[in-house]
Amino acid sequence: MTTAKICGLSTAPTLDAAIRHGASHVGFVFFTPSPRDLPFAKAAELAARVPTHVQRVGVFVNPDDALLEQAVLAGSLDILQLHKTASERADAIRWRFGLPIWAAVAVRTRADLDAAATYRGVADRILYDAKTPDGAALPGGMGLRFDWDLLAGFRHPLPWALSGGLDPANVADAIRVTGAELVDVSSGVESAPGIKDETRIAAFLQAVNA
Ligand SMILES: O=C(O)c1ccccc1N[C@@H]1O[C@H](COP(=O)(O)O)[C@@H](O)[C@H]1O
Repeated sequence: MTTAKICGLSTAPTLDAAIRHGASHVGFVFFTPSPRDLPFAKAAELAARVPTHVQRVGVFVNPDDALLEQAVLAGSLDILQLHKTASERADAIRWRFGLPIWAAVAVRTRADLDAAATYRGVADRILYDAKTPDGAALPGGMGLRFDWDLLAGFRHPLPWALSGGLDPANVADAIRVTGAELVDVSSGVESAPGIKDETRIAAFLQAVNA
């Protein structure tokens, strides 16, 4: 069975919709250039609504300890998702915060998958995400997908999840092609950047569970 993370939630109604329709994980973004960046006070308010069977994932881009400390506390985070964070730094974060680490690996070519092995013994899960263009403001959350066939026959060094450009219309195909046990979506369930859409969240989770 495939489970799903709905990422970049910032309002109570959309968070509640994700939970009601069966998300296994909800994501809170702590990255100021993102339209989904979550103030700490809002993170605390949303975190309190999340039942124990759903895990709260904090999304970061090469974060420093001060940001992590505030976010972990405010968001009652269960998991730290790290983008653009080298394995040595991810390891230091794991030791300091004692939380599971998801390491994002940005993929455009088959060679990009090699980075996953550098997180062995450090990360609990690899999140394969589409590589965004050089100079892009965000390393994720841009609705870009990579060629899923690149994962065919790849010996995954760790448990993994699929993200990048997923939406209600393509997620079933993505699961069929890749065999992903966990999928992650942000912009594919939005009506505009940073604006989550309850109907699209429901449709995405129904497609995952179909
Ligand atoms: O969503 C963001 O704004 C974001 C910012 C910084 C790093 C990652 C971000 N989102 C992650 O990007 C992927 C894919 O997003 P999308 O579905 O293609 O829009 C997902 O893992 C989000 O967690």
